[in-house]
Amino acid sequence: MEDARTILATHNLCRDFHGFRAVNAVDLAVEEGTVHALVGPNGAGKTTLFNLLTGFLPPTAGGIRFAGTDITRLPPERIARLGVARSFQVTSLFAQMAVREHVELALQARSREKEGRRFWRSERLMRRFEAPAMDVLAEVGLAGLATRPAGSLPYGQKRALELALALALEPRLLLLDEPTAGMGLEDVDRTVALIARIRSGRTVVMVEHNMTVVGTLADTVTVLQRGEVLVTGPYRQVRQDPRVVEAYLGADVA
Ligand SMILES: Nc1ncnc2c1ncn2[C@@H]1O[C@H](COP(=O)(O)OP(=O)(O)OP(=O)(O)O)[C@@H](O)[C@H]1O
Repeated sequence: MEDARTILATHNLCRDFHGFRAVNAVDLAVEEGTVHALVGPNGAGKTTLFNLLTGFLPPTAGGIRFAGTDITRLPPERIARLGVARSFQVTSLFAQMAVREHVELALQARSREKEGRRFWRSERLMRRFEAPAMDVLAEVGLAGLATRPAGSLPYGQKRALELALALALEPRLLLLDEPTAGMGLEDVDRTVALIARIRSGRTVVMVEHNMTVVGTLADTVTVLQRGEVLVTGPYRQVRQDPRVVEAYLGADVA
């Protein structure tokens, strides 16, 4: 399954919670440059898998490789430094802080990692990140809102800012946790267009419940059920797979 284009791979990945196996023997191979969706009913283990991939949880068994490096038991910050960025489902913004300042701080953190801990936060320093921050904001369509307090943004734009913070880390692999959760149709469409744009030159793994979104964006879909991989393949193939229809898409298809 794994070949030279595989950027992220898990082998027999398992995670138990007090004897309950939430992720069970998962073999995942994510090809560089693709959008790979993780889907499955509630409790299938998607969030736990994300937490394992980003080092927020240690696995009970099995291994994870990213870009040729064994990241199985690395702490989250080491994994992030290798180029794995995660955009959170839970909002992580400071209400009073300006939109641009959020991105400047993310850029500063990134450059501190690259150049060593020589910096502290100062007016002069932050000006250095002003133009690059505006570039990132332009990428997610928020350039016009740069000076607004983050707390004043509508929900869809808050999510776009969270995405901008992940992009500021210059990730090779972007993990998106339910990018359209809680959005109305208009925001969903905007977010799909945004992800379609920012995926260029990047690899994306996303947990997503909205199958229209998955069908539009994903090259590959992995369906999880009770912690195990039920099936992996192109969306068209997966959605017609009788096991998937029965386990997950049944209600939608009917
Ligand atoms: N910290 C924990 N302690 C105990 N059980 C947990 C913990 N985290 C997850 N679980 C259990 O593991 C299983 C998988 O949960 P997980 O959140 O990964 O599923 P999910 O596919 O992300 O679901 P959803 O779509 O509802 O977010 C569930 O049965 C859940 O109750």
